[in-house]
Amino acid sequence: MVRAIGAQEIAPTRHAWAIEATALKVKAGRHLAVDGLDLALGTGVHGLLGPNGAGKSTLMRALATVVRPNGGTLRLLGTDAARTRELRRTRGRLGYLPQQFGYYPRFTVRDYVEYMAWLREMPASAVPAAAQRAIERVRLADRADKRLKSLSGGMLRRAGIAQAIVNEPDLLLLDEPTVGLDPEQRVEFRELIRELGTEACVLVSTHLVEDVVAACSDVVLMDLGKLVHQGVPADLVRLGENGGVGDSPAERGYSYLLAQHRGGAR
Ligand SMILES: Nc1ncnc2c1ncn2[C@@H]1O[C@H](COP(=O)(O)OP(=O)(O)OP(=O)(O)O)[C@@H](O)[C@H]1O
Repeated sequence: MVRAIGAQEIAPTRHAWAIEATALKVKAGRHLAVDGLDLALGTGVHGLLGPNGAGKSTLMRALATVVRPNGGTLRLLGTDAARTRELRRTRGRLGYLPQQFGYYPRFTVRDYVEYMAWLREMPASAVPAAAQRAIERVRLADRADKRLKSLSGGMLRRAGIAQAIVNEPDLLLLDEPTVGLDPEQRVEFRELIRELGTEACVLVSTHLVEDVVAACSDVVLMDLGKLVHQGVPADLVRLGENGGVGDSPAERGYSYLLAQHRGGAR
């Protein structure tokens, strides 16, 4: 029997930008947490920095298609995020670790990762091997059959990262993934995202400027719902020579940029 090939199956998978936002507005409750953001990101590891309340998690939720934008345009992996018919395909190609992620405590790590693969509509025959590979990549193979409720905070976050990468996404969104990881695990995590960033667009929200300097090809700095700066980590180090507070040149560069932005915004 001859099977008809759908347009989606032959649609191009390469596009100029994985994320393309123009004048993007996103509400959190009644608050306009992302307020006219322009951003274009391609393959690589992008560190999303900003103080508490800058709008990072709200932006992540919109990029993960969990909330709809309230204004502007948003294209994800070459498709318009406002087009409901295309959302399903986009969702199958993205991975998302929310800041606070829900899980069934009685699930094992393997159950959880396989369940999330199933939710992303991966072919059933591919799920067990994909889950095993994701679990190995986050170094949880020895805990794969332990229940989530028995894991430490750092292990739980690694299980969260495993579910986010199980479908080998083209767009990977990680909201504060290093919270709870010990220094050794953070170094391993940086290696993992550098590897993932060679083929995918990885956006990592963090408060740790040092993580961004060590692992990211690009820095995106947000404040009050707006883009303050986009550049390479070396920019932060260089700008730190101008002043700012912090223990390292990059931290000083980060606080210098924020102070400049806030001074200009007044
Ligand atoms: N459900 C909500 N209702 C009203 N305001 C909200 C809601 N969720 C978030 N906000 C507000 O929106 C703004 C952006 O919040 P968001 O969580 O996106 O920031 P963030 O940069 O991720 O902060 P953090 O670094 O603390 O996680 C904040 O001022 C926050 O108080």
